Amino acid sequence: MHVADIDLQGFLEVHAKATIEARNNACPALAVWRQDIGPFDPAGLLRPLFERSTRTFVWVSPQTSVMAMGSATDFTHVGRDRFAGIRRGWEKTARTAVAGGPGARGVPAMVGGFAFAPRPGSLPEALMWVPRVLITQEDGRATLALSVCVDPRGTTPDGPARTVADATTLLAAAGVRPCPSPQLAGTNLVEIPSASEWKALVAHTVEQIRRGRFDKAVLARQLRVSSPCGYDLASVMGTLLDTQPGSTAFAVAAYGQAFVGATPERLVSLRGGRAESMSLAASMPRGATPAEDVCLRAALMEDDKSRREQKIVTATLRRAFEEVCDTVTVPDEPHVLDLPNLRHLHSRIVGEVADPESASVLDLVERLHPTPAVGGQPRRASLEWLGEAEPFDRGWYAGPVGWMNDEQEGDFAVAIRSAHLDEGTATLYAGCGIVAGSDPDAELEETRLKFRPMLNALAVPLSERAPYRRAECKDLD
Ligand SMILES: C=C(O[C@@H]1C=C(C(=O)O)C=C[C@H]1O)C(=O)O
Repeated sequence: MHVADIDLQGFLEVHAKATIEARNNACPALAVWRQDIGPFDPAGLLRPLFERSTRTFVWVSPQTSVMAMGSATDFTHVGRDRFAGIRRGWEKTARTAVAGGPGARGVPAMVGGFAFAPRPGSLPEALMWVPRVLITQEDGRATLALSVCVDPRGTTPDGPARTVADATTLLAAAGVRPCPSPQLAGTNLVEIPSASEWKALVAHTVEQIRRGRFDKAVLARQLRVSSPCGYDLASVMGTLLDTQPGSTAFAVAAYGQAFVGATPERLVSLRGGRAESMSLAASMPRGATPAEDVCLRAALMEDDKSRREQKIVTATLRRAFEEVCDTVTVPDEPHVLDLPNLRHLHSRIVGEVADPESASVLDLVERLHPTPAVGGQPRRASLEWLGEAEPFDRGWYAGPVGWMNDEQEGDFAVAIRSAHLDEGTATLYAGCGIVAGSDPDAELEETRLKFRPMLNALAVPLSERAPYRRAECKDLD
């Protein structure tokens, strides 16, 4: 799950296929490997390029940058039909070329030029070539193409390993990462359920509440994002630490996958016989201006639906604490917990466990999970509904993540604002508590707001859409 290097293995496989092609046709065959790379500054590549190669090509237009090193195969042609001659040569080569890799198709492949007149000079009158290392950038997407020409006798002067080594040094010298933070267009983002399905599901859930099936259910959505090169866990976590102060950042990397996040929610801690949990529920965005922020804060505190939503969580936690604690302290009024991009109602729940000697934080975890902040109320009916309604398995999302010591004490967080990373796919999760009066449009916006910090950590470009606004605070200043 680290930043992958250039995929030599993939290139070698393509090379092996090209070798068979060359032997079968008794003529050279081109092996081409393409993969995406991080965005680059063409100016920064100039020096490493010219210092490392005597055959180079540079072409930087406002739309496209093409930077190339070495030649896998040259095309030259003498005489008046030089353009057609080069074209024939290229067509023949392209027919037997074997290309592979996850990089973009249709990127530049051959570079070069022609003399003014079809006459021999110090440079050939026609010279085009397929570079060994070709770096292009177009429409915000940067690609690396590596080419090797395979001889029918099976000898390859510039083999894949050398080409990969050259490209690696070149990119490193220019500070370009072989595997980028994802260069994503909107089409790479898939919401499950889709926006319209989600709104229908929220409405359907409100209907179940109206019929008395349960009082609250916390419905979740997925957002799947893909990156051709996987994710750099260190930078994902680094960004979460930077941008989500006050939350608990976590990463569980095992079995070739990772589950990461930054959650504001503590499930339970047990230290020195004192158990602590929090009732966290109801959401409101941060304001775009200080005045709007103050207004939204007050709107959250005064919102009847939000208060009901949070009360359900508080009451359940209090009951669970009372079963194992001598004293339980819960404030009369909730506080507002401000996060960088949204805020919630929050109450701290503290209890002194009745039997500290035999108490275990895992016993508390078992009693509390899932709280109505991520499941619902009543527990069984709401979880049954989630099982029917959510079109995916939650995996570790909203589960307990934490640690404990040899005295059975420890701390567990509720793993929300999280994502599961597997190879090149990140699956993000966001949930919303649905109660009587929940509005499908507002719940949709809320999930999108909750996805944002993780999208940002995954370096997915965020569209500059304004966060959702509450009507009562819209017209301030
Ligand atoms: C379920 C999530 O968050 C929970 C649900 C909230 C809500 O319904 O407003 C608020 C805070 C969290 O307890 C999530 O972020 O995925």
